[in-house]
Amino acid sequence: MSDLASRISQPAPAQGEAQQDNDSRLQENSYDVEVQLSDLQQDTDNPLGSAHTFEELGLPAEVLKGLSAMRFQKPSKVQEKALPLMLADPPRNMIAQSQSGTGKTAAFVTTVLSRVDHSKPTQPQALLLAPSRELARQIEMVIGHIGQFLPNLAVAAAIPSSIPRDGRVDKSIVVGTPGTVMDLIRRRQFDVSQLRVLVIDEADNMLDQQGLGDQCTRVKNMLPKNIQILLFSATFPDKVMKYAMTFAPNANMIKLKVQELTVKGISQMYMDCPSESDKYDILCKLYGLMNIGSSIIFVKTRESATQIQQRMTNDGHKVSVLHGAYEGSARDALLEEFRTGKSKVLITTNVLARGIDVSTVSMVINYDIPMKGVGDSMHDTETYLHRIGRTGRFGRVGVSITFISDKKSFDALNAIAHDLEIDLVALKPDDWDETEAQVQRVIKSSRAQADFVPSGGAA
Ligand SMILES: Nc1ncnc2c1ncn2[C@@H]1O[C@H](COP(=O)(O)OP(=O)(O)OP(=O)(O)O)[C@@H](O)[C@H]1O
Repeated sequence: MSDLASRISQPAPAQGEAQQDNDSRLQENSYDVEVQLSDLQQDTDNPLGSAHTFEELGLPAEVLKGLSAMRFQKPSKVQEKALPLMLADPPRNMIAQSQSGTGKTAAFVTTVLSRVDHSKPTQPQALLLAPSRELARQIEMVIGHIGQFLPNLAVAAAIPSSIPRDGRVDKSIVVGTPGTVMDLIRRRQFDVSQLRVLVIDEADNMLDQQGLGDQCTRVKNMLPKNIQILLFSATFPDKVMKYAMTFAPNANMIKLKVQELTVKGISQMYMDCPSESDKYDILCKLYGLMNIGSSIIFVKTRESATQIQQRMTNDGHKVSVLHGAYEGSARDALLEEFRTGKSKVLITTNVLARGIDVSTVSMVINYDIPMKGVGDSMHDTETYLHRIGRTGRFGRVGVSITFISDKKSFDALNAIAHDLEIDLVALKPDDWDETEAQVQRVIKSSRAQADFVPSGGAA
């Protein structure tokens, strides 16, 4: 496994830890530097930084009040760049890429709230699509927060079982998943004739022809032709970007370079497990560290998520599990428990890989490395990036640990590291003291920072 090992060795300092030069890296002691959000936001090269204020962006007074109530002091880079383009008249399409946890949701929610005519609260005017019910619900929540001062704010969720078969979608803003939205339009429960904005979050996933692309295209074909289309994601692989450009013609674009894709605050580590069966024991050993903040463990299948949760519970650990086999309201309740800290360790599948914003998450474990394609033959760099992006939200720091246990998983992680042009830190399963120290060094600095970061938002 020398190739991967050659890309790594020393723990990379996370935001909030002292940046050290090569010589000082040899020193044993490390110390934490408190990095405040306001410092990060002064730096216009940082994804969280900007040269402007929300006031300068010409937003409605009620929306400004909502942003201020959330304690958003300054726009992030994607907000600063995208908002003026999205709010300009005549409306133009937008394709915007920005790292995980950098405020894309607030950017498109602010646009929607500014574009809708709130004197017609029962007439659907904006449609926002997301790949999972959890993400749709979260976006609905963010609309509620930022729009709290709008007198006629009206939002409906169009997710499975939210609208009865004889009911109507009669709210000005609709957030949903593509399958349910398509059914509602077809059954004439949802009048789309006056829609003026379509937002697609996680757009690369939503437009991918192997996945939800077909449904999203069908939905779009049923909407008014002159609708403004806004596509957002942290990742846009070339193939999907080509399709995105035909889906949202003549769009303004904000794109990232490969070197900009990863969030600096996330320390990416990997654990070379002796065998597949050793992964479980190593996971249990990590349990103490998982409880310092909150943690998400990603596995490949629903079945293994449930099995691992049951085994850990039998072994005396408190762990919850959430995946697509659960009924909708149970999923809502499980995620709410995780958001509020009632449960701190959550095992899940890719259903929560994208978009979910829980600021307390300090550790993400890839128990199974993300793969895609027929027979899981290809490494999945995009899903890796979205999964690890559940930590390190808006300037916080966090740790991701990817388990490898055989040649296939080793090769996959190596390919991901090459795609992203990153080095990963090796954790040793046989030197537990060192492993704990390495992880704690980061997580503790994350806790030290937490007081300095506004807690507003969905989490
Ligand atoms: N200008 C701001 N100032 C302070 N906090 C902000 C600002 N904008 C957004 N946030 C907070 O940052 C967190 C991450 O934002 P958000 O969920 O929109 O990220 P994202 O870019 O959509 O991430 P992902 O790619 O994972 O979907 C949220 O908790 C949000 O409330």
